[in-house]
Amino acid sequence: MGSILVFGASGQLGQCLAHVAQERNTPNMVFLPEAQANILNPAGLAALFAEHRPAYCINCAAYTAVDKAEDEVELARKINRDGVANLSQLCGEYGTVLIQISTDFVFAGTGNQPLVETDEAAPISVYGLTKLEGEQVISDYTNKFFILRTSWLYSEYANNFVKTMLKLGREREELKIIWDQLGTPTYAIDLAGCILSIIETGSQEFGLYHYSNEGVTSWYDFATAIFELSQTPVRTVPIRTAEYPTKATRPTYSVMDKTKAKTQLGVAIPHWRHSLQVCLGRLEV
Ligand SMILES: NC(=O)C1=CN([C@@H]2O[C@H](COP(=O)(O)OP(=O)(O)OC[C@H]3O[C@@H](n4cnc5c(N)ncnc54)[C@H](OP(=O)(O)O)[C@@H]3O)[C@@H](O)[C@H]2O)C=CC1
Ligand SMILES: Cc1cn([C@H]2C[C@H](O)[C@@H](COP(=O)(O)OP(=O)(O)O[C@H]3O[C@@H](C)C(=O)[C@@H](O)[C@H]3O)O2)c(=O)[nH]c1=O
Repeated sequence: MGSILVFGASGQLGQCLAHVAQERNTPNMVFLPEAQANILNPAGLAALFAEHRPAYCINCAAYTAVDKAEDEVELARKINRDGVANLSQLCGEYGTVLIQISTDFVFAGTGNQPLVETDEAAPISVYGLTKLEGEQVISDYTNKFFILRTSWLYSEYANNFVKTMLKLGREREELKIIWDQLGTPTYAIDLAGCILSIIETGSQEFGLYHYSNEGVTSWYDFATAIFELSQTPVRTVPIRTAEYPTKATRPTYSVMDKTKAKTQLGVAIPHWRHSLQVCLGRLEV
């Protein structure tokens, strides 16, 4: 099999891919941190594609600072749209399959039913909008792509909600957490497993997919589970979004339906609480 280029390799998902690839002995993976492969540098990318002639390109690179994006619109758009266009163009030229990661934040989140891939995307934040633009630009260049929309990623790597809660839980007596935003956490190790399964099976079922863990929760209930399972004795207070002002508006309801991924890609998806337990075990808390 040809090589598999991973862009944004030093981010959370990039590190999870390295972990799972090592566990599974996946051959021919080339992990490219930003310092080695900036997705905004077309000449550098062209040289990498010419050297490796990759079978797959996994794009984990993104601008993910949701609040900061409101003030850095152009930078967020460059990375989340133009960077994806650069990779898509080369994938088209080399016949490389592109695996792009997107987000539940492409949805307005005003509904109350699990979202399917054909539901209307109507982002309410700069981050969500630029990620949607990144999704939309791909088909200008190639039809050999998988877009995996995921949500609330966490893991033992990089910064994420679980690690923030464990830190704050140790430092403070009480934490106020939003309970009126509903969604599903996703263990980035599970998502990495899904990505490698797509490659291992050589699936040709290209297109857009939703992938999170199973179940539904609020940030408050997620935090409560983190503290219960890690036996962190901190008091949690449920608050409404209005009581926790942030620069970016987040979807109120962004639970995604994973039926398409389960049936067309054949992936098994663990419940969020089960995966949280696995992650906390690896964090040794
Ligand atoms: N985190 C989450 O909760 C969720 C994430 N997603 C999506 O999942 C994907 C992975 O996210 P995650 O791993 O958590 O994000 P991270 O922010 O941990 O990783 C993103 C990586 O991209 C790198 N990067 C930024 N700009 C460039 C560039 N121009 N060229 C190359 N690399 C660049 C960053 O480097 P540096 O650190 O140096 O800036 C960072 O290492 C993203 O597409 C994200 O939108 C979807 C839903 C939820
Ligand atoms: C730290 C903290 C956060 N919160 C809330 C704020 C927010 O609504 C929610 C999560 O906060 P964070 O800033 O960790 O997460 P946020 O950056 O909003 O997470 C999002 O990131 C992007 C990249 C995505 O694609 C999304 O799927 C989603 O994971 O928890 C509290 O209520 N209390 C707290 O003490």
